[in-house]
Amino acid sequence: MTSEHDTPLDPTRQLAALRQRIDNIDAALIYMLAERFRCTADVGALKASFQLPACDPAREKEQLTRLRTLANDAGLDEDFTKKFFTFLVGEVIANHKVIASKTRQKSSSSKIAGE
Ligand SMILES: O=C(O)C(=O)C[C@]1(C(=O)O)C=C[C@@H](O)C=C1
Repeated sequence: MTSEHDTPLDPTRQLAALRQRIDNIDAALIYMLAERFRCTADVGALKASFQLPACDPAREKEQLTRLRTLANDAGLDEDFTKKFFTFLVGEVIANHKVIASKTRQKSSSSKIAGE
């Protein structure tokens, strides 16, 4: 028995179907990244209020070790994973530094105001 599902799609429809899958994956990535940045913004605020350093190289080393294993298990290129993670964490650290400097400004202006 044949059905429309057995008929190979023409290239235009195949490409459209693949692009639909890509769009779904991109949407998931964007939502996951947004959630990760909301979480790291909280970490940045916590670090700033306790004057902790923006960067934690020991933690990053642990994350990279874990991510290398995950990448291999998932069939994702190890070097790409490292590059992507390093880029992501670079953004997070830059954001942490902005939060820290705003927090310092606030605390010095409230000291001047005698609060
Ligand atoms: O876990 C932390 O301390 C963070 O600030 C988060 C994070 C990350 O994005 O995963 C970012 C910077 C640090 O160097 C390590 C990890």
